Amino acid sequence: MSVLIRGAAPYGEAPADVLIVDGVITAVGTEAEVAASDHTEIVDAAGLVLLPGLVDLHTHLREPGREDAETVETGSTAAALGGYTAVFAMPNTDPTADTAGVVEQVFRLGQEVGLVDVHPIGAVTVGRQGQRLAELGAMASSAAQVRVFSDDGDCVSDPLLMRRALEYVKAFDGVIAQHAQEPRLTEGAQMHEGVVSARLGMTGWPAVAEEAIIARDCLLTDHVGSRLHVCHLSTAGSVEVVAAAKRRGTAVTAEVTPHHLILTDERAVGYDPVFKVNPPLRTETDIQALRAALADGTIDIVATDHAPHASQDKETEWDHAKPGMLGLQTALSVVVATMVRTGLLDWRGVARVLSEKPAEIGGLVDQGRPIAVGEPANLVLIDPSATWTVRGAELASLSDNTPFEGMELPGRVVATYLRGVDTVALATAPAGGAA
Ligand SMILES: NC(=O)N[C@@H](CC(=O)O)C(=O)O
Ligand SMILES: [Zn+2]
Ligand SMILES: [Zn+2]
Repeated sequence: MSVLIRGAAPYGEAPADVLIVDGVITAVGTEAEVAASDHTEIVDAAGLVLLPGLVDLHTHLREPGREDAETVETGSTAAALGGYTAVFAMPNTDPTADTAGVVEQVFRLGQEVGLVDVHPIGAVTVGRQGQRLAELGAMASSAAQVRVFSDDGDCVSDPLLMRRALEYVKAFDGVIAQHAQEPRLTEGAQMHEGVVSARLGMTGWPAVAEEAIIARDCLLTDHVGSRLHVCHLSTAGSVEVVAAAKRRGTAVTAEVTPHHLILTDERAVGYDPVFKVNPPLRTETDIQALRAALADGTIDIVATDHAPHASQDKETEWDHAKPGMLGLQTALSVVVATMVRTGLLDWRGVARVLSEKPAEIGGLVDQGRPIAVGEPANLVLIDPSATWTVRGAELASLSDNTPFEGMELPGRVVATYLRGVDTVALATAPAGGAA
């Protein structure tokens, strides 16, 4: 099986043909055309940008337990359409992914669907209850080979448990991905604590509740010589804390979500719970700090925190609605709008924050690789000049809680290649078709 991608621009640079044979890049440049055979499928990609397939370090797939909100299959479809070739699935499922058995189940479901590599994240504590460490070692040595652990949805707030977890994962070069939220400072919190929450009379979620946990965890990470990843970093103050830790040499990495790069707490004014999320949407000052930090590398990656919710959990009054928003099919376009169109990142930078770095943090050796001979053909083909209008009902997710409804966004995914197979074509083929 061979595919010749003709005339695409790797990393948005000089156009070059790329030949894929049996899932591996076998030629790049002028030799690609020569090496193609009569049976090679030709893809005319003039004007398109070619990047390594995107890798999402923070996805909620909701299976097992909430298959009415998302399944591994529907989430994988959304991922493929969004340009992703690998996603890391958060463990806040029912049952919790806190044993080898559950992470293997999710891993196998991902393989059966086959649209994207699904790497389960293991819970740090049993049932994400924050009481006892889960069986991290068993999950690491399971078929799912878990390297990322998180109680996401909740913070590992007990400093002793956090210390033990950081120590434990050193044995297999794992990482703790922390949902940084001091619980006592956010009791009953509904939105960002600031002028808008004061105006609306809603209980605030102060920036310090995030920044204090990040500071503590960076110090703990230093103390035990381990590795920390900060989930959905959302404030200007958090950027300063991470920057200081990195200057000291702490092994900390951080992610920002697309929605925190573009939406502010002003969205809460209409009380539409589609804008309710954890951590909450912050201020314009925070947005500018997050963009600058992503551009200069203080923030390492963009991760979606794709959080589908069924309508009965989301379309209710604000206080009772679950926090979270869809992200997989809009992430690339939001990054193009906020980082590329603004001149803050070039396409090399996009490859770094959406593919190379997340693969590295998650310990993947076959994703986020260079577009070069001998590398696995995990790639995404993007039309940089196309725009599209977001319609929740048209997204592949089972839920439709997109905060970008009706928004026109730049950049469209044309094809996603998972080991040489176009998963966009597979995902959009009529049932019983190409698959
Ligand atoms: N981000 C959210 O608001 N919600 C996430 C949990 C989380 O990421 O903390 C979810 O699972 O719905
Ligand atoms: Zn979280
Ligand atoms: Zn999350």
